[in-house]
Amino acid sequence: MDKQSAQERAHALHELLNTYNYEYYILDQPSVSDAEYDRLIQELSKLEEEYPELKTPDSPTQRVGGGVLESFQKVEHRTPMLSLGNAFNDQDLRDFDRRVRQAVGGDVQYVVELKIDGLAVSLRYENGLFIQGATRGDGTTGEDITENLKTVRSIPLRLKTDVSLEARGEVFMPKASFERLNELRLQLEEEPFANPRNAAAGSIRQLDPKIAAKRNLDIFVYSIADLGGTGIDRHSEALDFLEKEGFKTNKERRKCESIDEVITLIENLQEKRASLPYDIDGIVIKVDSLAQQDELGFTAKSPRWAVAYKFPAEEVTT
Ligand SMILES: NC(=O)c1cnc(N)c2cc(Br)sc12
Repeated sequence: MDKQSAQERAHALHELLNTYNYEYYILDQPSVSDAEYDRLIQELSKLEEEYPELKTPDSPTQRVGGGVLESFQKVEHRTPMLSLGNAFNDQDLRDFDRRVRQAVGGDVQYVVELKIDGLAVSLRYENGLFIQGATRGDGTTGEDITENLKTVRSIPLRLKTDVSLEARGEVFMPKASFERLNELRLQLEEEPFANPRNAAAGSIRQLDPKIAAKRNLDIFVYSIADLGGTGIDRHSEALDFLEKEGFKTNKERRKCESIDEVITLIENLQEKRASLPYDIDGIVIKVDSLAQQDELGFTAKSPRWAVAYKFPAEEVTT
């Protein structure tokens, strides 16, 4: 095949493979078999062997790329990755709501989301290309785990448009993957992980991306670190924007017109908890209006415009 045809075919394969990856890992609605996907990956790999300039960073063949690292580089977060204040009961939620309404002096809408029990990461994209991912660390300084995050199939290597942004999300290990991993570890007489969160943390901080790639990690993206210039003025719009750009967001999100609606919704979500294919440790409630979020601002370590309702610790049956 001549170079021009190879470039055209490689471009077509990028598009096809990215679409199939999106359908499988983000929509959970694959349109081709694994065998067909693998055949196309092999075809692209052969083209990249023949014409190395075709092996671009966002090529689907580059998900499990890097060698074994000695250690992780430090990354300074441009916007601090904060933690959330906690609420443990309805009264705490009503106190939160009263403080919010006193500060903004008007109607407040909330967005209610599941609090995923994984580990928080930041994902930086330049002109649509995934260029760096990092752990939360202490909120100001995290660790560069880009190579490991590239192995998470639900993290797009290229967005739908050439936008530059920093997204935040929670990497997690689905319950079924956690059970399978621990069965394997027991067979190999290795220490099993205590829970999916520890398994995800231990997997995403592997120095060898080939090990991380086998751990079937997943992600829900839930915010954009800096919304400047996007024209977005509500958190709910930011989530829709992230979804349109190709990120995996959690569909169990609802807008509520009052704290009473929030409390009712939390009761319903708590009943769903056991049937979810991933662990959650609470519910996140955020003021939807970004203008009101700006009015409310932050305490030393948490936003005043959000709270995490924590589920009571589950009784461990001994
Ligand atoms: N949807 C969300 O905002 C969300 C979900 N799950 C989490 N573990 C966290 C943590 C922070 Br901080 S926000 C958030």
